Amino acid sequence: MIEAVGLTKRYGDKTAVHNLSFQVRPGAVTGFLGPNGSGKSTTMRMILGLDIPTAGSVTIGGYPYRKLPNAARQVGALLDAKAVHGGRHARNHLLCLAQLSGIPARRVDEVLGVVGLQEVARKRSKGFSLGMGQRLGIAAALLGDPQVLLFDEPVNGLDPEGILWVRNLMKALAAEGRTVFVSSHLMSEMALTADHLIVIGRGQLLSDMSVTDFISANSADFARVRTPDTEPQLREKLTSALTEAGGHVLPEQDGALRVTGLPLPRISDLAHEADVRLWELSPHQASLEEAYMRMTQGAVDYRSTIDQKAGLQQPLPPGAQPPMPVPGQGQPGWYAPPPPQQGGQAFTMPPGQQAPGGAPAGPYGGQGAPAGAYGAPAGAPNPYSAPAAPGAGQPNPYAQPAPQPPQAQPAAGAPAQPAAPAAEPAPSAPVSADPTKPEDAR
Ligand SMILES: Nc1ncnc2c1ncn2[C@@H]1O[C@H](COP(=O)(O)OP(=O)(O)OP(=O)(O)O)[C@@H](O)[C@H]1O
Repeated sequence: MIEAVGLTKRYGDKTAVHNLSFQVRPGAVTGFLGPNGSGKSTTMRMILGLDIPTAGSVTIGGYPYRKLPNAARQVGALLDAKAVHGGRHARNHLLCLAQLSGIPARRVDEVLGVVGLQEVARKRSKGFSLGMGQRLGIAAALLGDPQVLLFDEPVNGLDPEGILWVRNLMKALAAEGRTVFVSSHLMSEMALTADHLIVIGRGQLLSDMSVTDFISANSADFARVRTPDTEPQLREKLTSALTEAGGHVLPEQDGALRVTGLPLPRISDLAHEADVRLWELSPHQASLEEAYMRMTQGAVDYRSTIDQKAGLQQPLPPGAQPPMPVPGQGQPGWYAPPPPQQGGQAFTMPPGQQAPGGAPAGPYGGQGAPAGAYGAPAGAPNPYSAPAAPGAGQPNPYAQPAPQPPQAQPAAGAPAQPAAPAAEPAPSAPVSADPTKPEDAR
């Protein structure tokens, strides 16, 4: 178990981590989330004894990392996949690490198999792609067969099959009773991988709870109601009836209605009383991404000027910081995520109820893992080719072609699209302007 108590780190007058207390328990994947610059990497570095806390402490199995006997056998970490000697062969890189910790050479070949790099084991890592580098970093983390694993954005740069492989690997490691602490900015991935979440903002703890509780606490459940597309007057009639009954009704982009404040049976009764036929009446919970956005929107330090221009961020006086978010409450005056897009969230599998093919295929969930410490069957040919989860990307069976408005209107609060040019650009104009650059720099 990892335990932080009052963990604080200051760099000069910058407080990167402030009074952080949490536990990361074995047997589960714990996601570590927070906006850019919120202190995730700093926290991980302190856990690994690479940074000294200004105040507080963090221990692994009761010991500070630097006092752990044979730490490399107990803790494995991927912090920065690029932190390798690029001139060394992948295998030699791992061999050096193994020798430093008294790990036998055969273990190097085992982990190369686990991460699917056998074919390039004797290639210099400076020629590796981002994803191959991540795999090498994961191999290094697994080398000591540790009980505690930390991964800082492990899926960064991986292709979809690699992402699925990492997901299954994390779950399998946790299922073996290990402590798995993983940071990521990919919410959809975290929703599928993590059991528990620790969320920080500006170095402070915002939330420490299960994924399910986090979504419930930070988003309102809602009902999706759909009337026949061919009779828009029914939609208006139902909207009035639901609003009069105290419901809050928001249009979704596909023509459905998002209703909060009324239970499903009441919505059904009201529709019946108003003589409105329904094509859909379904209960929904917001996605992890929506819940995360809602929770952290006030703790985001780096925002696009495009967001400001689009009115997604309330202007603050110069130098003022937005208030820290309060768990479970919105941030008045701040951008709230729009309703899900058509087919977007309606069929997201809740965490822990993944489609059968998405479940770990075995120890580490990857194919091609050698028999050995993990008892995995040897020899499947291509470890990159983890099977895709059936059901992933399944179309919404209720989705009807949405009626096309004459001019597409952005959803309330949604980022405004750049206006289409009124005329063909002049031949000398750049073909595509970079919207991330100030206009005078394009
Ligand atoms: N060595 C350092 N010296 C000075 N400031 C630092 C140092 N390391 C981190 N910081 C600052 O501490 C804050 C937290 O940084 P950190 O890298 O931990 O955030 P993060 O949550 O990992 O961000 P990201 O999601 O972008 O990786 C940032 O403001 C960063 O600039």
